Amino acid sequence: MSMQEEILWQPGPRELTQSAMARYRDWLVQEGHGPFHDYQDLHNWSVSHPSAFWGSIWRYTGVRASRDPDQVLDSTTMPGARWFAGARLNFAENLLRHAIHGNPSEEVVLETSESREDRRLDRATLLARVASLQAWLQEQGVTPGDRVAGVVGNTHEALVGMLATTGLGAIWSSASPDFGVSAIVDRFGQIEPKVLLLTNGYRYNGKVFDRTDQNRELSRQIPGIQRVLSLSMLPELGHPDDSLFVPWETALSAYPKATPIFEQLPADHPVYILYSSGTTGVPKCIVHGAGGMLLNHSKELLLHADLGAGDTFFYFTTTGWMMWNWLASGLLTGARLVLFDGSPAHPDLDCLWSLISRERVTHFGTSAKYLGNCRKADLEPGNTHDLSALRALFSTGSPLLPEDFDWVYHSVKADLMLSSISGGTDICGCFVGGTPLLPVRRGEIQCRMLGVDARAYTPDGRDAGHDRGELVCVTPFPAMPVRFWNDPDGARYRKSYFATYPGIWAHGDFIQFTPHGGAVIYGRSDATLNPGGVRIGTAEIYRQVETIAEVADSLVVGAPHEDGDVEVVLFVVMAPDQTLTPELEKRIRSRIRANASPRHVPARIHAVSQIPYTRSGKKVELAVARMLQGETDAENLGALANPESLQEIARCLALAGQDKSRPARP
Ligand SMILES: CC(=O)CC(=O)O
Repeated sequence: MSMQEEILWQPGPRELTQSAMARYRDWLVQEGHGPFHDYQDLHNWSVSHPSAFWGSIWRYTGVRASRDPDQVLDSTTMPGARWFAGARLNFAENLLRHAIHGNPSEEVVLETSESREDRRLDRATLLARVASLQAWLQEQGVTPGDRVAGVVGNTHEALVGMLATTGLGAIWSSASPDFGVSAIVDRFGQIEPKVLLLTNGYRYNGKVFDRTDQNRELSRQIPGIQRVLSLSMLPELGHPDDSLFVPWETALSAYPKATPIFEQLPADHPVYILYSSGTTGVPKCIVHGAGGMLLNHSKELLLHADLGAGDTFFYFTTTGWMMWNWLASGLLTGARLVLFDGSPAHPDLDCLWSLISRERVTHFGTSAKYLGNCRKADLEPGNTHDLSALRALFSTGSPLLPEDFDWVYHSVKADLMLSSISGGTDICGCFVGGTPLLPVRRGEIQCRMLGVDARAYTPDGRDAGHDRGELVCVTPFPAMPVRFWNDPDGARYRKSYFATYPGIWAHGDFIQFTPHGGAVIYGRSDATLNPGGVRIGTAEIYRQVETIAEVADSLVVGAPHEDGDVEVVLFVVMAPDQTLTPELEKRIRSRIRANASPRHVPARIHAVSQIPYTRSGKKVELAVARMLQGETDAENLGALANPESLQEIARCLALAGQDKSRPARP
């Protein structure tokens, strides 16, 4: 495939001289670094002087700490490099710095939800709610290192929950309420939260979802819970009549005069637990540290996104995606946040653009899939809405198609920094993304992020230069996880990132860096499913399918769909004397939808006589995924115990390709 080069947007004088990144570059020069002729120069300096670079971010962004670090970085060895040793700080205190020191009556959060009327919070109210919740959490015995988990929509309570938790030095973890009981138990069951924040229900796409039965089930199945904080998003559903459940209002109203608490802790003290896709069992629990999140998000949001005081930041995300954590970090910059809880297509696909217009959003983020849907629906938001405040648009989840770059510049706004960004849960941030200092080229991510020494590597560990290769990072940066939960010797951590190339972080994306410093991502390099931008582990689907009596075995892969997204394809081996009937297909789908999530539901289900296995007894997803992409993998074939199974799958896919009656995507 040829590399796209067409320039769609050029930074103007404001971006080149007045953007936060331009001002930071000029400040560095005053500090004696540089000179920097262009972004590439700045990036080269940032990765060849990691201590100087990250130390400069600490100072330039004004990190609040009761004790500064003795050392920025103790070694460049991965894994094991330690950042900001000796520092004492608090994550939430840094996020709330504008609330603490700024105008208390300035609006800081607008929450808009399908389930209830809009809520607006000024800085003083946000701070007061955080303090009240902290007092209640302390009463429940929550102390530094404890976990507080939320199954909540993207409402202000999730934000307050996270800030209160991390302010106390406890660890926050969240999931979206559309996840089924077992998907949540797979995650929170491992981290044993002391307090669980649950919503009693929600409205999505005009429909009511009652969560009260699931909530009782969660409180029974997740070990370690001392209290459930129950959120009445739909008052008519009430709260369970159970002393374990405490209504949100009751908890907060018990402490109207509390003052916020910001425990001073080391920089690598954990603040978040996020979850990997779980291809080889239950999801991995990825632990992120305060200093890493703070410094990296400050760099990404202040400098790369050019977000600041006076701006309004709206990322369309659920609480189960790391982009929620990214959105929350927008507070660091002094920007106002827009929290959206509901369907982006209710009452119609225009609703997010109406919100952007109404709230004068300056920075809007979404998934590539959403932009693609708007293009396919022939929306012209730039003509139908006042988008004059909008300056930046972010896209992630899957690669943004060149046609969608065109659509944004044609149908949204011609003068806009369109940042296609990519990184993920593992770093709760980005390897590659946008910058106000470079042009936007069609189909390309603008740049490697500052301080991130990302390269493409060949399978034998050489730098692939401008060829496609494995996305790697060759020097440490602070957003790498501090550890995995329940991984005392770090074996799972090392296996996840350092097994491919010793001492080098391998991310699992297939990437190409362009000669002018941009990047194109071709998808995951392993078999993880990613429909709708939500990363899904195949094991989550096996767990549902293989407990259905009629199914003997199964294999699931992600297949590229013509719209640039991924669709889930399921192969099943039927139990003796069973056939795959339409009724059974329906049952499989509804089980997956109920117990995992709507995003896990397969678009296609095929019956086959055997599933490919490696000689060591592992299902071979990768070879099938590659086949679906029109590639064959001789190495994998050689490792198969039953290679003939792949031929059967190929025949079955060829037949399915001729069958125009296959069901629509869920
Ligand atoms: C920044 C990202 O990479 C987000 C994602 O796709 O998960």
